[in-house]
Amino acid sequence: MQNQYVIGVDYGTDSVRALVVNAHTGAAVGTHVFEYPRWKKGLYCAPEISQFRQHPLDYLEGLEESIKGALAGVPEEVRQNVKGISVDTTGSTPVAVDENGTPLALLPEFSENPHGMFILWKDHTANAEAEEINQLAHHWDVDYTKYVGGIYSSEWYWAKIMRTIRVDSQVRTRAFSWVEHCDWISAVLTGDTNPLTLKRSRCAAGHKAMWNEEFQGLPSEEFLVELDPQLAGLRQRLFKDTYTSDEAMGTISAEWATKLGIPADVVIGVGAFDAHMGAVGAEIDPYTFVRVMGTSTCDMIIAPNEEIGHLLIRGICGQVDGSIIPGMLGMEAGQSAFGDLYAWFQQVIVEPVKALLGEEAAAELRKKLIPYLSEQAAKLPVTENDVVALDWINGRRTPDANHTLKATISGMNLSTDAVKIFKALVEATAFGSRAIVDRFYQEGVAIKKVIGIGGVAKKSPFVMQTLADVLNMPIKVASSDQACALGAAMCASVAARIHPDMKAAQEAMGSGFDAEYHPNADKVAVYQSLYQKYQSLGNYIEQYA
Ligand SMILES: Nc1ncnc2c1ncn2[C@@H]1O[C@H](COP(=O)(O)OP(=O)(O)O)[C@@H](O)[C@H]1O
Ligand SMILES: O=C(CO)[C@@H](O)[C@@H](O)COP(=O)(O)O
Repeated sequence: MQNQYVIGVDYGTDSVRALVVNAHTGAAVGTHVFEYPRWKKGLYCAPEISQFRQHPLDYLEGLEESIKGALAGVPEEVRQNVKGISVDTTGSTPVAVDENGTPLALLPEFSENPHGMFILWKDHTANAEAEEINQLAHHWDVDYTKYVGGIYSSEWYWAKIMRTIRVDSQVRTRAFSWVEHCDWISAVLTGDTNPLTLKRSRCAAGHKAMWNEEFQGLPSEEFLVELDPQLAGLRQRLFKDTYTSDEAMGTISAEWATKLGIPADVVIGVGAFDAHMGAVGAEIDPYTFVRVMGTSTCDMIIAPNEEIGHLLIRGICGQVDGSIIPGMLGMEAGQSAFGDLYAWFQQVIVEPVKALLGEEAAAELRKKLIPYLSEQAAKLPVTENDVVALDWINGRRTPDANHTLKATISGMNLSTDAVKIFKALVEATAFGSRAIVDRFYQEGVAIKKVIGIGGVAKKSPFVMQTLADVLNMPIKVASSDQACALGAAMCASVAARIHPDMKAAQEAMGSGFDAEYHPNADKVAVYQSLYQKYQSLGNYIEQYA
């Protein structure tokens, strides 16, 4: 049987892509990307208060268009042999739903209300609520933050729920339950979005909702009511069990099978976060550090439970049994802004050009600017007196989440130009990465290999070389342009029982690596000294912020 196909659907921050893959060879036979139209217009967002919302219609239109587009050019034989679909999404990206599991923004009365929409991972409006969760958890009988690095983040589920029900009484009254994007969209494909029965992702629940077997599920009702009395009763309308992404959520609904033109028995896998399925796609194995490098970074490691499970790793985004590969401890860390820091600097330069010279000139500049700055920055020597910056333009995700922190650029004089600033920003993102690697080492998790995937890993040799120099470690880049979607396809192949487990799927479908960056011995020592400056600057800013 060499003619079975699976589809991986990967919802990123700006767009969703679908990838049709031969489940036996990993060969991609069709792909299509769909950009979220409402998001692209900036609707429902308020960056000045860190509010980032996405309308469920962007996701539904994206589901149909991306899969249809990916299947558009494939032979009928492929279409008829699609066996499974799995979906990954960003997260924590939850939404308030009614009794049927319908996001409130799909009901007429909430259609323009950002609080009835998905609250995107990078929305930091719930900083105060995250702090309240931390304060209470650290003084409760059981510290519910212990498996999420000891610090709850405003990027996560409970903080977002608390904030929303506080600021919007209509949403609070109408919200029956709350569902993560990866759970909802997978359930949509099965035609059954009942929030009481849909299979919730272990990955989302464990890393972002403080779910753990030790707690018999989510934090207790008493804890939640103490946090906010308005949370009373919600726990029992959420979930107790969670599922790993090798399992099936169900079978495709007749409506979606017809809409997509695929068989009625296609298996829909349990969903998970993009980075986690990306790590599967990048052929993660124990103690390999897989970095999904795009707008943000998500850093993934797996290790046998019996070797690492007894540790409580401080300051990361959690350690969850089976969140990446079933049976292994999955660990997550990351940076809230990586490519987004470069995108910010690009915007600083392009905006006045747009205002003065018009959109055409701005578009041309936007296309050329980062590649130009990278090319020029790569030619600069690295010295101990270089400009040093902090990468916290969107707060700090890890180590030790703190989304109130801000970025800084230091050490400029009249000779400092755009190229030197850009170099410092790239180095800042690499230093932020180094802080994460150091933390894993300090906490007893040794990293044996580094693999990069995602847009920046594929597009920027300059960033990757700088990272190798700063980490003083070689870094391989996965060949697939779509490692997250490929990982989702691998998960679909296991959920559809084509492969017995993730390892077998990785072996059959993995696409290998196409680049490797080795540290430049002459830069490693200077970077060590600049990294110390980065740390001192960070300590200073953190103290006086
Ligand atoms: N040539 C480049 N060098 C460095 N960064 C780049 C380059 N081109 C794009 N980027 C960055 O890549 C990021 C987007 O990454 P990508 O993986 O495509 O998206 P996402 O994170 O939404 O999945 C943006 O933040 C952008 O600044
Ligand atoms: O935080 C997570 C996963 O835990 C990601 O979904 C989030 O960083 C989004 O990443 P992308 O922007 O899609 O690269």
